[in-house]
Amino acid sequence: MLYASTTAADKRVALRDGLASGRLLQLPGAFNPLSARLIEAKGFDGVYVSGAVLSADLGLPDIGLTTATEVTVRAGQIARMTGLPAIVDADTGFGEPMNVARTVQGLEDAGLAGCHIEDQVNPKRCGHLDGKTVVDEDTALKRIRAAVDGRRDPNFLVMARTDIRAVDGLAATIDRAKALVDAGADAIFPEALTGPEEFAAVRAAVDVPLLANMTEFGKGQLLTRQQLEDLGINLVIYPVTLLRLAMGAAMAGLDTIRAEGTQSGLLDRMQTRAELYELLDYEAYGQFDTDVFNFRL
Ligand SMILES: C[C@](O)(C(=O)O)[C@H](CC(=O)O)C(=O)O
Ligand SMILES: [Mg+2]
Repeated sequence: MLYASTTAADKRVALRDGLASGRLLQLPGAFNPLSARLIEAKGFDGVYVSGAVLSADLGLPDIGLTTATEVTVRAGQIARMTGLPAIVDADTGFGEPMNVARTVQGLEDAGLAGCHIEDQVNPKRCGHLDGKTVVDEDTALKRIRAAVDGRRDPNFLVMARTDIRAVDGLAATIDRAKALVDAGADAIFPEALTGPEEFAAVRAAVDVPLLANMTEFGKGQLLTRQQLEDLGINLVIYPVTLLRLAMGAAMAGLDTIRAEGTQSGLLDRMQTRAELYELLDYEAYGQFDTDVFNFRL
């Protein structure tokens, strides 16, 4: 009720334990705090907070327009409504290395279990679009060192994302991944790999947990849980999937209302009032204060 009862410290431990288990952890992207509760109810391992979704939610493209404050506040709203660990997309860390450290501290305070910081040049682009550029190795490593030095909870997961694949190829990805691990990254997110062979090559090169980004309509193949497990991947994100599904349903629903003049034909595709209230844990509020639980379905 109100917020998840699990503390941020416990969520971070749960994430660390999950990663140590060798199991593949599946993290769908929540588009709001309520959808994070749905992700938990459906039995997933964690929640991802996507920069692309956060921008799109504000009606903005994913080109580095959102600020550290906006991302921290929204990620905190999402993280505190679920007992699952939440990992947030911190883009380039929002500035110079000292800003990166401050971003990490803000995310710790907001209850996140971890974040990823990427090596794109500011202003960043979606990792699956052409025309992005990356910073030199020294700058990329400084960002990660700053993140690691800045965190106060050693269990807060600092993941390094590299976008270098689309710029300089697979060999450069492997070199950069190794250097990022040496700089203290707890996990690596190699962005926009093309398929299983490339994941296998990165897997062979580094010992830390690896993340696979199963975003739709991008540069990579959509691999199954089994395929990713067989490749030794530790984390998979479906960053924009729920937003795309919800917007797809909203587009179709609006067309139906326009065409038919009523939404009555859509009811079986909706979350019901009862299902919503269950997800909100409405009843628990009644146990807390009988005065607020006085409705009948
Ligand atoms: C993972 C990602 O960084 C995100 O913000 O969710 C995006 C996803 C997308 O735009 O499809 C990305 O750059 O891959
Ligand atoms: Mg992003």
